[in-house]
Amino acid sequence: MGWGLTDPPQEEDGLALQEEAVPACKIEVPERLSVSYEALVRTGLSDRCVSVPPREASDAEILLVHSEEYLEGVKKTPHMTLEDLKEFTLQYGDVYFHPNIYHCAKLAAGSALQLVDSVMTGKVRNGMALVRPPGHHSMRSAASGFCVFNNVAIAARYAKQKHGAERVLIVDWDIHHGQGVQYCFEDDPSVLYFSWHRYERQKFWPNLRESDYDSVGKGSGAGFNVNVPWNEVGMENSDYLSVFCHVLLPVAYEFCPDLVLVCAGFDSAIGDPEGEMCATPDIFAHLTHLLMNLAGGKLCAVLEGGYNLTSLAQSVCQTVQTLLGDPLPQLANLRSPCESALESLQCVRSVQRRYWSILKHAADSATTDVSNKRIKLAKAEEEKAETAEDERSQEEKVWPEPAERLRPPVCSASVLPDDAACPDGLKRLVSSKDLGPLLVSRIRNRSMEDAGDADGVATFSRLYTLIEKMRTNEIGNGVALVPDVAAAVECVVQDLGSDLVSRVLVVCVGKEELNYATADGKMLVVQISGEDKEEQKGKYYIPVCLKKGCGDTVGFIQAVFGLLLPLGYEYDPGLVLLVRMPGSGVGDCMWQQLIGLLKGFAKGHTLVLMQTNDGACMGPTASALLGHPAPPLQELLTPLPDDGGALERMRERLQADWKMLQTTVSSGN
Ligand SMILES: NCCCNCCCCCC(O)(O)C(F)(F)F
Ligand SMILES: [Zn+2]
Repeated sequence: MGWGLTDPPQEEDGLALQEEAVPACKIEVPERLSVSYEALVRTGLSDRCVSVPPREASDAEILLVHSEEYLEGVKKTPHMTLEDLKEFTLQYGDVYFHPNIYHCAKLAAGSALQLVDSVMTGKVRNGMALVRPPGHHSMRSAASGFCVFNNVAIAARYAKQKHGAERVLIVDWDIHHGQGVQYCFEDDPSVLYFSWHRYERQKFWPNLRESDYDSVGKGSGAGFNVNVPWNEVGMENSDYLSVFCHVLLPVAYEFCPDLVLVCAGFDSAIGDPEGEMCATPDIFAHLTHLLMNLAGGKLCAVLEGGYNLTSLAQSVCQTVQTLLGDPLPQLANLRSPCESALESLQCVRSVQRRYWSILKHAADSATTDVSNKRIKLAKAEEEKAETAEDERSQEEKVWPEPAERLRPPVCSASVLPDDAACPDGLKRLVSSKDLGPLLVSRIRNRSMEDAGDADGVATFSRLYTLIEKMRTNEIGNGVALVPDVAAAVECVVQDLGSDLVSRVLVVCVGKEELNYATADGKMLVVQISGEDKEEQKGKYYIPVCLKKGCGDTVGFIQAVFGLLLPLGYEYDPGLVLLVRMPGSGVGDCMWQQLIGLLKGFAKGHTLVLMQTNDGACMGPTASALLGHPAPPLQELLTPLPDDGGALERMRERLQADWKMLQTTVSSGN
């Protein structure tokens, strides 16, 4: 983690600023950095990071985004009288100039560049820059919303110019629209800007018409600007995850960036006076995780907003802890995205589908009637909202402290036949728990002869031990090479898994008759294969058919983000069983991406089952289990005509049972 701390203004700067003389900002205060950094120290996270020294951005670097006249103007502020300072400030909106802010603004931008250097040269895998002042509102020739220089926009141009990055993804999860970033790159197809923001139909600051979902970029940049407006406050974890799964991630994977920059503003967290949202700090662990398999893991998070010092510090820690590869917190009781979020989701997908083949089959909603209906509803609720408004502003938000995320003593374990080599980094499991006679007899009774014989029982008892050690968090994840995968799956879910974990998510890649699917919900089976299953067996067995087979990366990614991840978040399993059927045809990169993404569930407790003769992909499997970022999926750059239509139809059919699959407002109301 690279952090650039800017030194606070000193009295001897020649001006003892009297409060009454010059208005000071009440929310963008120095404590934002000190509480964040102190939390990283207190939790021991800062010791696990490489600290990157801050530096001032040079004029040339600032001029990558800003005009000469603007820079010359800001350069004069340290020597201005109070009067001139106030004059200078008045020409912009919501900015506060202190004699020392020019120095601080250069440090903020320079720190972001230091982090980009460290990540692009491979000195560190990823990192976070804790900087002030923020940047995403500042424009080519104007300061705005506490921002002086656009730290992230400068970092994007710098990464392209100095490090040859061809495509840069900017994800802005701050609760305000980074209009400065949008203006900077709106006609540039090499920088994809994604932002969600509190909008309330243009009633929320910065009150811009161009912050709405239909601003998709201009000219050759059309499609490379994605705005998700939140037209109501109170958005929760489910709303944020739905937008990531159904909009950002599919588009980001198709874009295939060389670098991911995050405008990491935490005013989108619960308790923030600006955002008034209800997403909990642990959501940032998942948002960060979901971006970490892009660009080969090269991710730079740069602090923007965040004004509740408690949720800010917790959110910063959640983000950094994920960057360090620690297990993810379980997101409890996700619920359906709210109607307003679904309307935004539907509108964004309906305009972006023209530019992204991965969204080609999204509903082309007649956005007018959708929004008209919602506006009527919104007007009806307006009065009620007035009273709620002042009640709400009184009530103090409370939320639970994020749960500890303990690294297990053993990251990855393996259960292998004696003659198979154990990949580096994996701990071979040899000791096996003596299974009770009942279990042994059940295993012996397995129809497959090899499951019944001595080493079959030995294998299964090691599997049992592995699952048990995951449950107690002694082991993070594991891989087992077994003579017969189908028998092993049946054994794990019927005998071993059932009394160890309450819900098992079985992700099966490739064709195989998994002829069991408990209707009681103890197991959810999602099978991705090339086989066309005539019917779906109930809510807990979901066969996903890819007509061109599992080698079709576009189809696979659509299935992962459109179906598997939303289902997984809603099901919230205690264990993930990832089964690679022989002859599945899934590519190694896709397989590693899948393992990386599935770590978001069950605190990373994934058990991979593969057939002994499929050991060729043990290397990529081990690498992904150990937390190494998956290589980029280059195939997405030239997508084949896909059959996403079938997936969309399946999703629409399933959304009655699974709320996280929704992407449109329910036609009912
Ligand atoms: N007169 C109406 C209120 C103006 N409110 C200004 C809010 C600025 C938000 C800044 C931020 O949080 O987006 C940043 F990340 F840049 F810091
Ligand atoms: Zn903000």
